[in-house]
Amino acid sequence: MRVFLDAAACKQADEEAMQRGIPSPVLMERAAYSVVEEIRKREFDLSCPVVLCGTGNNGGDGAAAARILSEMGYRPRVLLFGDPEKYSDQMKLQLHILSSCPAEVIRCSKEEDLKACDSATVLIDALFGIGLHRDLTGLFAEAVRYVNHLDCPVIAVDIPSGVNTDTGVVCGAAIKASLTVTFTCGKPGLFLFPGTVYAGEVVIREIGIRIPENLDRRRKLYNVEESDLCVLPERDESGNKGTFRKVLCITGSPDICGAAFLSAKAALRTGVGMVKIYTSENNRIPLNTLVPEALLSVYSEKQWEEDQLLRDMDWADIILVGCGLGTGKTALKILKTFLDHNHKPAVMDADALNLLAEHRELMRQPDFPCIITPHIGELSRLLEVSVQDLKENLISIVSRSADESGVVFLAKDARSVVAEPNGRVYLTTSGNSALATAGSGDVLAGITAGLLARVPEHPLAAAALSAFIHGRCGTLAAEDRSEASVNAADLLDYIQRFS
Ligand SMILES: NC(=O)C1=CN([C@@H]2O[C@H](COP(=O)(O)OP(=O)(O)OC[C@H]3O[C@@H](n4cnc5c(N)ncnc54)[C@H](O)[C@@H]3O)[C@@H](O)[C@H]2O)[C@@H](O)CC1
Ligand SMILES: Nc1ncnc2c1ncn2[C@@H]1O[C@H](COP(=O)(O)OP(=O)(O)O)[C@@H](O)[C@H]1O
Ligand SMILES: [K+]
Repeated sequence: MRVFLDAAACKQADEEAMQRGIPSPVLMERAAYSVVEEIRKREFDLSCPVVLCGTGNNGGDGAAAARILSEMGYRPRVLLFGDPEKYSDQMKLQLHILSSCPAEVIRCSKEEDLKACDSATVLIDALFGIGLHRDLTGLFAEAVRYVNHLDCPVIAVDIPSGVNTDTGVVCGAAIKASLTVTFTCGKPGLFLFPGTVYAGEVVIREIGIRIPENLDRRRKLYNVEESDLCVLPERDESGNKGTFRKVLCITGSPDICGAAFLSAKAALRTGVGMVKIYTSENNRIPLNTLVPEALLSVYSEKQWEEDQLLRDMDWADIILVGCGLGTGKTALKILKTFLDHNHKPAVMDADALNLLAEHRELMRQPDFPCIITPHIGELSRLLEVSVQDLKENLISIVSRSADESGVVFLAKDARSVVAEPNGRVYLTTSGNSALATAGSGDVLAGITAGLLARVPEHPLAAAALSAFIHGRCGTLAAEDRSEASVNAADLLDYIQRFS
């Protein structure tokens, strides 16, 4: 499991390292050295390295990197930005040391000075790091735009200047780096869109700073790696289909069949022993053909009976509700019955969430372990928060909503966020645009239900691992086809790699 820290947590980690007795210049030396090492590893043309330095400690890292380069025999050019009165103590110290080295130092105060970048063969961006706290304006913004038009590798120190460390939002303008060398651990802004596009390749370098133990839990994000799948219990060799649990999929509607197919098949591929699909009678024939492994329980719109659904719910160990359910009268009756009577671990997706958003009187803290899997549009309706607000503040909004609602959120986007009430928050970085295709969310819902069947007492693990697996399926499918041509049903063939 990797962890990402937000800006406040990084600051806390830096301070704790200094309290442990590692002086700031030592940390800075290691940071700067690791940047130079990563640059040299890639064999960039170092005949004219240009370093852009801001006023804070990120600028200090840049100045130290320039000094290390000059000690190695290169001839760096250092461009200083901002008011010298505002230099941090470490920046002042680094500039003082640099003054005795053969490096060209230019103070930039006007647009014309930016021409000094023209001959750069490599550019090091040390304008702002995690201390950025407002939009870039004036010469800073000009410099960023200028640099983004140059044709040389750009290496960002810690984070591309202008990218918000916590949200990935571009603050006015941001450096487009080919490589970001970041310290201690990843920062959410390096992986969230659009920041991730500006960061290029991200390399995390250890510089002697530890991750604090007593961090506010919202400041630390977890990131699933393949090795984390080991938390799933081994399959019992002597088990029968009952051992591997029964999932009831309350999915599909008179007009929608595919969502019921995709989610049921995904649950089966994830290792569920038995799947029953509760759906409209219109879907009987196609589902019998598409998923012959699944049991079917069909209802008629005209003569809907609550008892049948209650019996099916009683049969199940885990319930998935919502994929293609529709939002009509029967769907509403079905959802009400589910909410009034369910005590089993459950996954609520798509139309179950759309119905909840329309009928807010149904919203209450569930008394069963519950995962909800909204995409940004569904989340916007559910929380009554604008899509833009969600895009820019997904982590904080989702973790707060999980606390307030008592359910595990799997908020789906190009980067998905998983949060449990008063607990951990995960940021998913697996996956690609191959997943941006109709029905892909139904596959995810089926995987989530399938994993919940394996760890019913750990809905957070089921949600975080399913987002990871779904993302990996997207990546693997795109390798065999292309990101553009992957269809949701193709994803089903890759689940087996993780089951
Ligand atoms: N011991 C430490 O503290 C370490 C710090 N390190 C480096 O230090 C960085 C953090 O340093 P700082 O906290 O000094 O922060 P930064 O260097 O990121 O920037 C802070 C400075 O920029 C100004 N500023 C912020 N936004 C601005 C804007 N939009 N326009 C103009 N000025 C703006 C602030 O007023 C402040 O002077 C890290 O990202 C990392 O690169 C590393 O050397 C590792 C060790
Ligand atoms: N660009 C992307 N990169 C990575 N994952 C993506 C991207 N676009 C969509 N996804 C993922 O694909 C899934 C789409 O789900 P959803 O919108 O519910 O689809 P549908 O409703 O059509 O089934 C989500 O899990 C989402 O995180
Ligand atoms: K930077």
